[in-house]
Amino acid sequence: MLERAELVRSADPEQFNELVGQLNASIKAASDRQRQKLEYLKAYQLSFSGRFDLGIEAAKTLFENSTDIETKVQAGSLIVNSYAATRDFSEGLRYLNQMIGLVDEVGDPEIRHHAWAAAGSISNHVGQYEQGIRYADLMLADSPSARTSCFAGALRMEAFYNMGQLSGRETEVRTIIDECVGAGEPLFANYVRAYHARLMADRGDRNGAIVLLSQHLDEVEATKYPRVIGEVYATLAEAYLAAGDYEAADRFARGVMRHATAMASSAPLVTAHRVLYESALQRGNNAAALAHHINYFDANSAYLNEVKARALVYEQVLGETREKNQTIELLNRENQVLQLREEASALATRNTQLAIALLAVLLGTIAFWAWRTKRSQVKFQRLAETDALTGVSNRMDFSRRAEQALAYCSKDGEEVGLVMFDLDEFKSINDRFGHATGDWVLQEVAKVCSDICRKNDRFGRLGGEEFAFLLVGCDLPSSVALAQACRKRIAAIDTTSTGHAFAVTASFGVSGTRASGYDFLTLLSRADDALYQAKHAGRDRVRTHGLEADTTTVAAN
Ligand SMILES: Nc1nc2c(ncn2[C@@H]2O[C@H](COP(=O)(O)OP(=O)(O)OP(=O)(O)O)[C@@H](O)[C@H]2O)c(=O)[nH]1
Repeated sequence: MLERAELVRSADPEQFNELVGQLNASIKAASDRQRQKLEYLKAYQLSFSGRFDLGIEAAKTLFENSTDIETKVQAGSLIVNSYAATRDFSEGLRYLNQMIGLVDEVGDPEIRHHAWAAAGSISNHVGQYEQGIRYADLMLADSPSARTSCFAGALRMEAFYNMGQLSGRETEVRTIIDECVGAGEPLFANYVRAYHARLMADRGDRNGAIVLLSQHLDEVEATKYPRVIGEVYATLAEAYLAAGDYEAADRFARGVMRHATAMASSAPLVTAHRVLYESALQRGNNAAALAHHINYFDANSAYLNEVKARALVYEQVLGETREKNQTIELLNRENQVLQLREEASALATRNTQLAIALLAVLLGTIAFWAWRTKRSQVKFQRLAETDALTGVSNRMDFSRRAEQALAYCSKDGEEVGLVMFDLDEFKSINDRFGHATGDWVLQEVAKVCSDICRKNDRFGRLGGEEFAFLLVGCDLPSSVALAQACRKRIAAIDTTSTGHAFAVTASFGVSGTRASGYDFLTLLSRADDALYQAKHAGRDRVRTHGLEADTTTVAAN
């Protein structure tokens, strides 16, 4: 029913009213969208029946509140048309500006075309003919129905006529008339027919023009639409005047004036006064000619003022729109600036975070490399200090540590002993059982001797098969006792795990700080002397240096 009502709304007002009545009765069953459609049709009904103020009010409510874009655009189009009909062009243009941006979102082509038709019509009304043509062309490029082609064609012709560019378009004019007739739109067919008649008269075919319009005069009058009647009558009046039929010219001119209230400040009214004036003048009725000329002058001034006023209205609304758009643009820019600022601050935060992360990575890398370097240093230092075969201090490390300990003990006179020993006949072990067995012996010796060391004692391999102890806090007898203990442990080494059974012995030389002082090299050299004596005395024994030698010598076993 809604669709049917929409279809017949302009062509069959009676059926339309009936359908709206029925729809009103069944409103309870309607969906939201259907309700809005019905509201639109009721607004249309009000405007169509001449109650424009009520129609506009209802359409405005719908335009503001409708959630359905199609109904919104339909309501907008109705507002624009109604304001144009009541000659409130400024309000019409304001609503056009609000509505026209929504048209592209409308799916139904009929509704789109209706909106563009309203836009084209009001554009022509305010003298913006190029815009009128543009809207008409949008309709023609959008697969128009015959009815839409008729509307669009009429808009184009109206614009071209008013721009003085109608000549040469006779074929197009004929086609449009045919389209309007075919679409069952006598009003528009006759409106364009008036332009056709003008074109014919312009090229000298006044009779043709008169015949064309006269043939359809009943049809024109049946439309009851003053604008069309005015155009047709004015064209006929002009044609009859040019043809010298003053009576007929006067008749049609007066016919225009019968509709004067609906035609105020219009081109047909100006034409009508001019025809009456010229007709009177041609017939020598100067008094009447003067009276008509005054009327003609007034009508022309009023018309020109109206044209100017409409152009001003357009400029004013255009200015308002620009201002509004500029404000919107300004707000958009401000928004953009705010957005950019936010982005910049987010970027700065991200940069800071990145910098912190980078720094952390850098510090981590530095720490890692520092740790690795330190570890390598420690490793190299240990390697540099350790004898690779036995794992005890090497000569260099032993000497350094011994010197440190001696320097420390020398301060408070604490006694220190130095025990040096050398394996006996070691060459013969190597020779008899091989170098690997010799190495094994060196490792075993280092192990048994390390085991008897106290916490502060130092033990090291001086080189080859030569080892030494530095005994902090040990006088000479204590040092000799440790040497003896060590000698016994060496002699007790069980070599059978090497596959050979042989004896391992060592000869010991002992020196002490009480007799030799705290100089390491002196102590070492004196222990070495004692060791030499031990070797000389038959090996596997302990000897002390110097005077103490006889008292502390302990024989082997
Ligand atoms: N297997 C092994 N042999 C070594 C090592 N360092 C030195 N030697 C050997 O130790 C032997 C030392 O021999 P000598 O200096 O003649 O002394 P010796 O045979 O112990 O005789 P005396 O000291 O007089 O009892 C040499 O044959 C060296 O080659 C080592 O690290 N491993």
